[in-house]
Amino acid sequence: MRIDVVLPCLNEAAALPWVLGRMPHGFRAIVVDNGSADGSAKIAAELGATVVSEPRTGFGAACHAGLTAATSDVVCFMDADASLDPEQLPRVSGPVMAGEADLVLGRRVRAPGASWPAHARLGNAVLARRLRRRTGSRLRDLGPMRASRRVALLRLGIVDRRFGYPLEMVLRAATARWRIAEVDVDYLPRNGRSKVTGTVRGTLRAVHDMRRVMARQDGTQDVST
Ligand SMILES: Nc1nc2c(ncn2[C@@H]2O[C@H](COP(=O)(O)OP(=O)(O)O[C@H]3O[C@H](CO)[C@@H](O)[C@H](O)[C@@H]3O)[C@@H](O)[C@H]2O)c(=O)[nH]1
Repeated sequence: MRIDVVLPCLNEAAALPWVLGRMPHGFRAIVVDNGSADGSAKIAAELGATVVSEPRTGFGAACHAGLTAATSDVVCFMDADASLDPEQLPRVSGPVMAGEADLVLGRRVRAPGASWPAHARLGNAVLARRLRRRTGSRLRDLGPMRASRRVALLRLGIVDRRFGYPLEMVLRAATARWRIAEVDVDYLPRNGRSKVTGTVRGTLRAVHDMRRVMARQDGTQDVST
């Protein structure tokens, strides 16, 4: 059975050969590009990936376009920047395939030498703590590598199209009483600087996006347990 893997991609030409070359058997890469200037889309297509060109900008818009393009029962998401090893996808998708979890998040464990700026770690830790309080869960990471069922995800009705998309997914899943699990994944040294959290400004923008999602959730539904 095939599993589609959604990879939001913004100027990741340098990372794509490694990432796509390590896609395990049975996993199909769907690279969602919205305006890379470095030929990422062309390289991804040459490497055999399915390429989706999303006209709207934003990380969440790319995730949503990839989810819409996917056709498999179970769908994974991961960054395309070589900070995560696709060989770990079976570990993340396994509990969903086995019916043991509805959403699995890869908890990043920093590999030796991996660059994970302090401000990005701090931003992630603060958001994860708020997520724990909101959901009554033990989540330690926002899970850049994750897996769930496609139709169930579409039914969640995630509206954020910016960086709040992954957070909104978890909040809505918790509200719907999904079984959410975490598994460890290696966090690796990356190619170039992170687009989103590579700078303090980018991290603050991401945190702002996520707080906006939390506030919106507060206004519409109770996600605390
Ligand atoms: N298509 C598209 N892709 C994007 C965009 N912005 C970022 N990406 C892609 O999305 C992935 C993640 O972007 P990064 O720039 O590497 O994100 P990050 O700062 O490392 O943020 C990480 O931490 C978050 C939680 O703390 C995670 O939620 C996120 O997935 C990511 O791993 C990369 O593959 C990048 O190319 C965009 O606007 N459009």
